[in-house]
Amino acid sequence: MSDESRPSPASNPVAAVIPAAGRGVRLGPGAPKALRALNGTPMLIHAVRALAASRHVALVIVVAPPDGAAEVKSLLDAHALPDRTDFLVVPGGDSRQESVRLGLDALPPEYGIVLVHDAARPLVPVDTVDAVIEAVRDGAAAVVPALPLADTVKEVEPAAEPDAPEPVVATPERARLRAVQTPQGFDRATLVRAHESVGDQVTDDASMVEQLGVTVVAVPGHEEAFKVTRPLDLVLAEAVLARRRLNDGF
Ligand SMILES: Nc1ccn([C@@H]2O[C@H](COP(=O)(O)OP(=O)(O)OP(=O)(O)O)[C@@H](O)[C@H]2O)c(=O)n1
Ligand SMILES: C[C@](O)(CO)[C@H](O)COP(=O)(O)O
Repeated sequence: MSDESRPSPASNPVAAVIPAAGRGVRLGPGAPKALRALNGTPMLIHAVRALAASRHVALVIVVAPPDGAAEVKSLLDAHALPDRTDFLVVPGGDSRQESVRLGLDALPPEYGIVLVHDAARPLVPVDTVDAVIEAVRDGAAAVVPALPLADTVKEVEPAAEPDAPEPVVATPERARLRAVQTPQGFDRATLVRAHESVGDQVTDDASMVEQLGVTVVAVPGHEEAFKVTRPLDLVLAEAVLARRRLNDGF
């Protein structure tokens, strides 16, 4: 990166940690999920490009499968990425939260704002990334992109056997519920404190911050920021990419 195009520290540069060390068990057999192709390009590269598309993001730290850091470095070298962004690769851990922590450990001191973004959400639009950054820069300690739900949600008493009927115990008021996406954005010190003091039995970083008693705010998410989790999600992701190509006139 040239010195002229590097965002200055005074502009409060933003780093993104991309946990990409998961196996993708729910996607079925094959390579680690982040390395599987979407329209011929690894999902991880789509995710890295999505974050680096923001002019505010000066550094992307990719947390690779534990034995896959060299392969991920080669992939980053082999694909076109913006010059203004720096890239680091570190090996990940056994859980998502451990992988995020390993990414945070590699963060240079000058970054005061951190985004954490799933490699499994490869198609997040740059406007969503920027909305999260803006809310952190405006003073929020933790920000999540979120969408209203289309389904009614029931709380059940989980059955001991798979597929056994489960008693419904409650129906939360849907209008107050949100489905939460990534990137989640944080004041760095708050996120580090959360990772130092809250256990790993959570499914996202914002809930660790909530456990500190710190307020987390939600901004509008985007339907294209969905998580590739099951095989049908791959079909949807390819369809979104095809629609983008048509709209771009390719
Ligand atoms: N040990 C782990 C587990 C998950 N992740 C990352 O966390 C994100 C969200 O996790 P998820 O979608 O659950 O991915 P997997 O753990 O790979 O999926 P599965 O639970 O189906 O195996 C993914 O980008 C995944 O690569 C990670 O970095 N390290
Ligand atoms: C972080 C997350 O994407 C927010 O919705 C989600 O909690 C990750 O869950 P997963 O089971 O690790 O995919």
